[in-house]
Amino acid sequence: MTFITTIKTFAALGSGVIGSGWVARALAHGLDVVAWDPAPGAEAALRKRVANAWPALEQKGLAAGASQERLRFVDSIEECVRDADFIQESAPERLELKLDLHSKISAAAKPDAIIGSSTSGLLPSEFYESATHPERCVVGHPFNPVYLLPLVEVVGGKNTAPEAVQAAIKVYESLGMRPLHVRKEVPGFIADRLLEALWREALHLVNDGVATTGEIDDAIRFGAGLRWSFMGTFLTYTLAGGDAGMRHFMAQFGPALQLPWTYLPAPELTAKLIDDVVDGTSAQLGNHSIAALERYRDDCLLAVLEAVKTTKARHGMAFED
Ligand SMILES: NC(=O)C1=CN([C@@H]2O[C@H](COP(=O)(O)OP(=O)(O)OC[C@H]3O[C@@H](n4cnc5c(N)ncnc54)[C@H](O)[C@@H]3O)[C@@H](O)[C@H]2O)C=CC1
Ligand SMILES: C[N+](C)(C)CC(=O)CC(=O)[O-]
Repeated sequence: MTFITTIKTFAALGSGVIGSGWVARALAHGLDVVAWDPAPGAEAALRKRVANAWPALEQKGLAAGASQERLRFVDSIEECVRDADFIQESAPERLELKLDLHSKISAAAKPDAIIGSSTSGLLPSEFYESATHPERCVVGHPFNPVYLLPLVEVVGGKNTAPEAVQAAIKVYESLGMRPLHVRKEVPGFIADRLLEALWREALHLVNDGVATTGEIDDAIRFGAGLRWSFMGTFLTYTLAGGDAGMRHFMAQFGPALQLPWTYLPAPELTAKLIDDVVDGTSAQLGNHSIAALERYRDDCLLAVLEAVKTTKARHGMAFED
């Protein structure tokens, strides 16, 4: 089975936070992009988001021919996907909606064009159930902001051909990403399963009055958050075991896993908890607009990415290592 891996035209269905991030990334890589989104005013909102991302993409470096003008917004699913070499769906996270959308997308797309879904955790075997040529359908789960963060989790469903997973990986690499093949189809995949555990505990801490949202964010950004950009939890904890490494770390800190430090069930989202979280994050936002904070985030990310890249090079490593 062969699938298209050299792409010229990228189709984006759904152009909210994530869809617009894909559009910006694809445009910055010099592709033609066709987008569709059923919401009124979606085209203007998409162009505004892409324009807000563009300074960061210029700083990172645009591919030859890259231009925001190569974005065409169309009126139908069929027109969006008909001539596309690669298709990325970023519609709302609802199983029924994705099922219906993918039956239409796949019926109109070229049979050898890979279809990726940005879903955060729905199962591809379920929402590609009525797809035409389901063997080319995968999950390509990105991270916000999609135009800067390299990680994309690639997950196949029960009908996905192994060659399609490899083809999707090739395409995502051509877009400057770092694909991670998730070996088993599980809800939440790898990264969101980890992020969800952190999020759940953070909500418990607010609910129990232990900390404000700002204090919890401080606990992340001045500590583990700094080291996570270049070293994951397993290697970090190996170093925390000293010269004796992970075996000593397990002996010393393993027993704490049995202590009731964490809660498995999520807290009930009461009106008070929602208010506390919204009020806390409003205080953190202060007078800054979301767009201004997005530019601040992008600037910080570019600096971190560059620092990690040059430091790894000094240690004989490639960025992808
Ligand atoms: N926001 C995030 O942090 C992340 C979200 N995702 C995933 O990306 C997908 C999209 O999420 P967001 O961009 O955050 O949502 P969003 O709400 O920002 O955007 C969704 C867009 O889909 C459009 N839409 C509504 N019905 C549609 C339909 N039938 N077909 C196509 N588009 C339709 C909406 O008009 C909206 O513009 C979801 O599957 C989500 O799980 C993945 C990674 C991170
Ligand atoms: C909150 N979320 C589950 C939609 C987050 C993601 O899927 C990835 C991210 O960007 O954190």
